Amino acid sequence: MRVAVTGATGRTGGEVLEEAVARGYEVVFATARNPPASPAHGVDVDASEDFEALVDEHEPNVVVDFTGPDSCVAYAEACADAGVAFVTGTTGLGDDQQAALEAASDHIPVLQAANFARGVQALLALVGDAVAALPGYDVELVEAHHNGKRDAPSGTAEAMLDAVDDARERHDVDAGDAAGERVHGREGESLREPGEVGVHSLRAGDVPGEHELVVAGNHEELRLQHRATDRGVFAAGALDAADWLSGRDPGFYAFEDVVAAGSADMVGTDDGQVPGDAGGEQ
Ligand SMILES: NC(=O)C1=CN([C@@H]2O[C@H](COP(=O)(O)OP(=O)(O)OC[C@H]3O[C@@H](n4cnc5c(N)ncnc54)[C@H](O)[C@@H]3O)[C@@H](O)[C@H]2O)C=CC1
Ligand SMILES: O=C(O)C1=N[C@H](C(=O)O)C[C@H](O)C1
Repeated sequence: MRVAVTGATGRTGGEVLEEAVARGYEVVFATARNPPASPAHGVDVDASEDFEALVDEHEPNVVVDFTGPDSCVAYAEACADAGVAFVTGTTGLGDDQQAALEAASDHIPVLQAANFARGVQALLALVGDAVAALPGYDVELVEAHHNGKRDAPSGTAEAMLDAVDDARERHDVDAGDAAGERVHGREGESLREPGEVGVHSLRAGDVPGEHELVVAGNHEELRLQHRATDRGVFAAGALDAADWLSGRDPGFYAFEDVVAAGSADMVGTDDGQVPGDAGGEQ
């Protein structure tokens, strides 16, 4: 697989680059806003403004993007022009940016995921089940990330909140008058309204990503928690997605599609095994 990596000097893009090299993928180029003078993981990193020219010159099968909302959309549009598949984990897109990303999928396969950890896919299903099974219980969400994260709440938290709303709607749950309302933090006089979902974002240190849904009532609490313990999990999932997406028809795809297609090798096991690919062509 001929892969290109954007945001290659970043916390996540750096892991993607390292993992792509470890898997033996052909990394045809990598970009960053402030490229380093020396190669990263043996790959030269180019300036991000050269993106279109690099795509034309190196003809990747797929671009893997972990940058920011503006660049994500610009890269998706350039990929649409060039006929190159696009995988993105970038979060914090506004409505117009999201629409532009989805429009690119008229021309190329685009796969977007707020979280490339497989455990989060399981978590999203469990969130829906819990909310449907426990009508009338209070629902709160807590997420924690490193101190360099720009968007809040996280993209994963947004997906969990959507799963709460979907489950309530699908199962006709009478959650209360404030159902659908999201309350971001609390301060002062702020009595909880039935149905609202409190959302709390912690930003500290180097936390790779933690999400917990608390469902409480009737003298009991159910807590559904996912913790990423290493950013390698995001890189592995994104590259599994790239492998799966490469060569597909234009369309808008989700990581759920990749997970449904097959299981992955485990990351970071005792024998030093690297993450496996999803079985596609390299
Ligand atoms: N979907 C998932 O599984 C995950 C998603 N993310 C998301 O990925 C994105 C990046 O996160 P981090 O790696 O922590 O960021 P970071 O700040 O560590 O790295 C960002 C990288 O993108 C480049 N970049 C930033 N703005 C740019 C721009 N305007 N144009 C071109 N290049 C630009 C930087 O040079 C750097 O290489 C965020 O939106 C974050 O939420 C992060 C981890 C997992
Ligand atoms: O910025 C991060 O680091 C992460 N962002 C994603 C999100 O916004 O949900 C996924 C993961 O939690 C790490």
